[in-house]
Amino acid sequence: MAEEAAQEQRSPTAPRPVRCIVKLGGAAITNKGELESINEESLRSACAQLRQAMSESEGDGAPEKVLGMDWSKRHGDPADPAVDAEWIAGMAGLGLDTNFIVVHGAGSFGHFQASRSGVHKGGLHSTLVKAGFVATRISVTSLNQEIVRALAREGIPSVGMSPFACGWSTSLRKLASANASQIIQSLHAGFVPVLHGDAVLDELLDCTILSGDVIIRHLAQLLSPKYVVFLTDVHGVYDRPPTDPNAVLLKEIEVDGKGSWSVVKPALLQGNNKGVEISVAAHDTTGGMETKILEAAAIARLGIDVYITKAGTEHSLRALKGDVSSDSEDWLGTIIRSSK
Ligand SMILES: Nc1ncnc2c1ncn2[C@@H]1O[C@H](COP(=O)(O)OP(=O)(O)OP(=O)(O)O)[C@@H](O)[C@H]1O
Ligand SMILES: C=C(C)CCOP(=O)(O)O
Repeated sequence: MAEEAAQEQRSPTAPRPVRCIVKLGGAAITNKGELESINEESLRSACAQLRQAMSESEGDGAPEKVLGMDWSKRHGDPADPAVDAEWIAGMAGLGLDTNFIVVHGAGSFGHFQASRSGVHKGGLHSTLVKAGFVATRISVTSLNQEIVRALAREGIPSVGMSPFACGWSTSLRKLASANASQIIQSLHAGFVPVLHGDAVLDELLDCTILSGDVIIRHLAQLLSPKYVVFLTDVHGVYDRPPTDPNAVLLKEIEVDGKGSWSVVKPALLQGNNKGVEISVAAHDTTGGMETKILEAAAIARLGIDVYITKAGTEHSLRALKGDVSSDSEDWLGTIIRSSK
């Protein structure tokens, strides 16, 4: 159903292909073990790398003056923010290729409220689920605002967009209605849309949780980005949970026309399609790494390369710039690509 909707929306008026859709994984930008706690350093570095990836100038190494766009007063700030209006008026442009979409996960925001109340299982007649739906949305939208602010401080013209508020809904947890016209218009206008995993209405279950990973697959089907990047807290997909000291990083995975995948690199696991061993945190309501691999394989099947890597590393910067290929021996991460 969602695929049909995607076909319908791929109109001739659609803008030039998006360069990159990036997931800022909740495991990377929040402290997963601590309720509603942002990993400030990781978020700052992800936003700085996004700016670098968008930058149109190679730069001479000297730090460029960034046009900060968070002009609101923050708690504890002694004065109103200073805005150098004259300097801004004199700027020729932002000097950024803003043709990116950012989607972030919930991490230590949202998952706790959703799992405590069972929002992912549906049943809005229950007062607990109804309250949990509200609490989940308060939590993820507050994270969304912090991420939009962090991007704005890097001079990225970001605008927050909630799937629920854009009217997105599911049917038995699969996307049923996901109109992207507001996202497309915002891209057209030079903004960077910032979406997030959200609590949404479901035609059959009443409500559920829509993962950022699923949102990314839908947007990739619709907008055919050049590449898709998942940034998380581990270097990529391993053959077993990376907490196991014997875990091996799967550097390249190939997806065939039917959507089946097999390992290409490392050679010792070549041809392995038995699946990877995955552990998912008890409070995770959207399937963790398992969902990510499924959605990434569906994107790769479309002929779009997917890079999964660790946020805040030289490897994440290369992924965001699209500077990765099957020959990149020194790149640490997982490439998921079509076998065709
Ligand atoms: N086989 C595996 N390979 C890689 N990571 C795995 C594997 N099994 C379990 N994991 C765990 O998956 C986690 C990353 O998936 P997760 O869905 O939490 O990431 P995220 O997208 O950053 O977070 P969120 O879903 O909150 O946005 C890692 O912390 C890792 O420990
Ligand atoms: C509201 C929630 C919990 C969104 C979950 O999104 P994800 O972390 O991308 O799976």
